[in-house]
Formats: sequence, C-alpha cells, structure tokens
Amino acid sequence: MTRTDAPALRCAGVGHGYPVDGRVVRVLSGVGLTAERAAVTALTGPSGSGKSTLLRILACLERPDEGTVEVAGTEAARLPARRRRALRRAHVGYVFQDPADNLLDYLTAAEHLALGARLRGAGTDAAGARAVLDALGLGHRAAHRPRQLSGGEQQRLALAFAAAGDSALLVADEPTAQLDRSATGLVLDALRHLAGRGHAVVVATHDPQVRGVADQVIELRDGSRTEV
Ligand SMILES: Nc1ncnc2c1ncn2[C@@H]1O[C@H](COP(=O)(O)OP(=O)(O)OP(=O)(O)O)[C@@H](O)[C@H]1O
Repeated sequence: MTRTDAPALRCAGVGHGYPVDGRVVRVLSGVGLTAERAAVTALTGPSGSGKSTLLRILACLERPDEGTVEVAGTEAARLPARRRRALRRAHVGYVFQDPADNLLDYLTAAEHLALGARLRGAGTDAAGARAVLDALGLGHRAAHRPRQLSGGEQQRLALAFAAAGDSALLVADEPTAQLDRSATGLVLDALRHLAGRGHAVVVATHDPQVRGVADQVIELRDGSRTEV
C-alpha cells in the first residue's frame, strides 16, 4: 500500500552487480539513503562510482540484487515487473542526460504536461500546467514542439513533464551535462522550484553548481556511500 506520510524515497542495503565475462562485477554495495519531498538531493562521485546504476534502481527502472527501495511507502525492489512499472508510472519522473531522450517530437510543451498527468492517472489541470510552464520560464513556449526549443529549455520541459501529475519523486541523471553555465542556472532554478512544489528531487551530477543548490549531498565511491 502507498502511504502519503512516508518519505518519497527510502532505500537500504542496496547492492548490485553486472555480469561481465562470466562473472558478476559488483558496482553498488550497502547503499542507503532517504529523499524527502520538497528537498533536492545531489548524488555525486567519480565516473564509474555507480551513480547512474543507483538512480535507475531508485527510479524502479532496474531491480537491485540486494536491499530495499521504498517509493512513497511501497517496497518496490521485490515487486513483480508489472506492479513495479505501475508504481513507477504513478510516482516517479525520470530525466535523462540527453535532452533528445526526454521528449516526444510531435507534442507541444503544453501537450507534454497533459500527457504526463494522464499517464499518472491525474486529472488534466490546464491552469496548473500553465503555471508550471510560466514558473520554469517556458510560458511563451507552451505551443512549441521540442525541436523549436533550446537544449536548456528542453531540459526544463523534461523536468516539468517528469513532475506532471504530482510525481512524488523526480530523478535526473546529469541533466545539465550538455548545457552552458547560464542554461544550467535556469535548470537549477527549475529543480528548486519543483522541490518547492513538494517533489523529492534526486540528481546525479559532476557539476559543483548543482551541489550548491542541494539540501543533501550524497557521495558514492566505488559503489558505496562516503561521508561528505
Ligand atoms: N549494463 C552494464 N553492464 C555491465 N557493466 C555496467 C553496466 N552498466 C554500468 N556498468 C558498470 O558499472 C559501473 C558503474 O557505472 P555507472 O554508470 O552506474 O557509474 P556512474 O557513476 O554513473 O558513471 P558516470 O559518472 O561516468 O556516468 C561502471 O564500472 C560501469 O562500467
């Protein structure tokens, strides 16, 4: 059962490995964290430390070999694939690094938000969607399709799409990696705005600018948490 008083995300003892040349290479070990609604969590660490693997597990895109992952109060790691997918659709929005991977060519910005809400089973709230686009500096882009937007605008729309329908958890994997400093600043404003609306925002990043807006910084080294 999904509990609304539970943290948006809590994981404990998460371990994971990948098969390589007939043996399993362990890439995560004993990772635990909590991400509350209305807070930004930055996940940092050197290349290969396991950030993307952990994000996919937290977003219920991948099942961990060990440990628990609780999303909005529901244990996800051992759910059958179909129920895990339903949990993800109801509560999790995911933003990839490459703007081109996050949006649908044939939908306008406003249509993305309507689709996002529908996929989550929420009612269409055109005024609310409009307010989010305005707050993210995309009000004048409501009728535009992704190819008419800059990379930074696409990432802000991707965040709004991922948040549509009031997802508990917004997960973004290096969302500013392909952006310049000023576009990055606007994406960070968007992350803070969405956290302010009550989403738990979890971002993997190498970017010190992103760390600067985080309420909590979690560092991975060789697949385990280190103190920062
Ligand atoms: N599907 C896979 N099969 C085998 N090994 C994998 C797979 N996905 C990731 N790995 C390995 O797991 C380790 C962690 O990778 P991951 O992408 O999670 O790290 P990361 O911290 O996100 O790195 P980066 O900052 O470079 O994106 C790496 O050694 C990577 O090569």
